[in-house]
Amino acid sequence: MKKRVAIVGSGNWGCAIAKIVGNNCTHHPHLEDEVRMWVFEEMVKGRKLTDIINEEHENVKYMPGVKLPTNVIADPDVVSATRGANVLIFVLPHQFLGGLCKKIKGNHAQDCIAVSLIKGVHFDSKGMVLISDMIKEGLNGMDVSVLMGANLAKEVAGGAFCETTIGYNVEENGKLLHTIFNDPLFHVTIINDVPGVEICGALKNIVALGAGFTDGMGLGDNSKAAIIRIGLMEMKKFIQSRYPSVKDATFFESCGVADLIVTCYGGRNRRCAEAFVKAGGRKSFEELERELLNGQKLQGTLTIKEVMQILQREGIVDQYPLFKSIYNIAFEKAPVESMLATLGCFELEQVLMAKNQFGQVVTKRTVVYYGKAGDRRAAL
Ligand SMILES: NC(=O)C1=CN([C@@H]2O[C@H](COP(=O)(O)OP(=O)(O)OC[C@H]3O[C@@H](n4cnc5c(N)ncnc54)[C@H](O)[C@@H]3O)[C@@H](O)[C@H]2O)C=CC1
Ligand SMILES: O=C(CO)COP(=O)(O)O
Repeated sequence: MKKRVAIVGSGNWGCAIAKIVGNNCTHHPHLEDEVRMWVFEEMVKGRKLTDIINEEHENVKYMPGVKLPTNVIADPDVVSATRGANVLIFVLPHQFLGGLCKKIKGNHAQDCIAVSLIKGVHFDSKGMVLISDMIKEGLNGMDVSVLMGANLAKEVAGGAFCETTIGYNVEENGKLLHTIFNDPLFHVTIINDVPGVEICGALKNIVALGAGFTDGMGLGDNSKAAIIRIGLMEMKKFIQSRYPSVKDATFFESCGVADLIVTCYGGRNRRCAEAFVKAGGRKSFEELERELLNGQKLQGTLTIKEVMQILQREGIVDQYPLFKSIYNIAFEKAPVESMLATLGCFELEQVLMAKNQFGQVVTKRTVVYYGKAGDRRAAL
């Protein structure tokens, strides 16, 4: 029996991946040719987006200029798009996953598996929840793998070589997914580590905001590299303190350090964070997302809010100084220069408690300054 593949989502990354998956489905005999792609319907210049995609084989709004294979069929109804599917590919901004699983449940084939390409995290009253676990729970315990990597959608769609990582629970499913995604220009590695791969994909978007802040301040590549290094350490601490089974090796896969680097140099989160600084506090991230991304969605701003909720609830915010300062700059009006404290070369106000010769407790304040060298504001 041939496997039927369905794609849930059709944005910037959704379309890039539809191009690869659509081609592979016509080449592999164990895969059905037709790939249905669920499209959140909207009108573009007076026409339905699904009609445009099916007639012109191009998503003119989210991936203009890239032709999709003709066996990829846009469908505005998620129930018919996923009917009889053996493999479900979830690729949409995580805020829209919401009630989708309820609609899909029971509609797919019995042996159906899923893979999530969604970079984000969720939390509930008990703490952090993986998006892959939300999908699993929403679909009767279905096995859910993840695919994350250094994969700027436009470059993938343009056919530039890159690598990616699939994290699996069940090796056989990892191998099936390898045949669906791998191609000569899109090298897939499969590893048995769903949480490691998935959370790397989510957290690097936070660090990319920090990278954008350094760009906004005009600080140059050395400073950005420092933010990337500190960000990687905080990512690692966050992940391994929750999932001790995650090995250091995961961070050296495409989903780890490679995705972190590419997003900090070429991603949307970086771009909007740079614009945020250049707007000097006059524009929120929501406004910038609307202005700069034409309907595409930022994930880093949502993810840092979610991660901060988790850290606050656990009372460990101070163990993550970079994440904390990125959050404060993005949402609490902290000066962007305050992020430099995480580099260790600029001091924040520090009040030391000490006893004098009479045994009395006194406070001693250290030098306090923010900003670039030569811009010392207050020295006590
Ligand atoms: N774009 C990229 O370069 C990459 C993105 N990713 C990840 O893939 C996931 C999907 O990202 P993209 O495809 O880039 O999405 P996108 O940023 O292009 O988002 C737009 C998509 O959201 C849909 N949408 C808008 N309102 C909606 C609603 N109310 N309900 C449902 N859908 C709605 C639009 O129809 C469109 O398909 C994200 O988690 C992202 O982090 C991963 C690798 C690369
Ligand atoms: O995940 C990405 C590249 O792998 C894309 O990152 P942005 O969402 O910041 O564009």
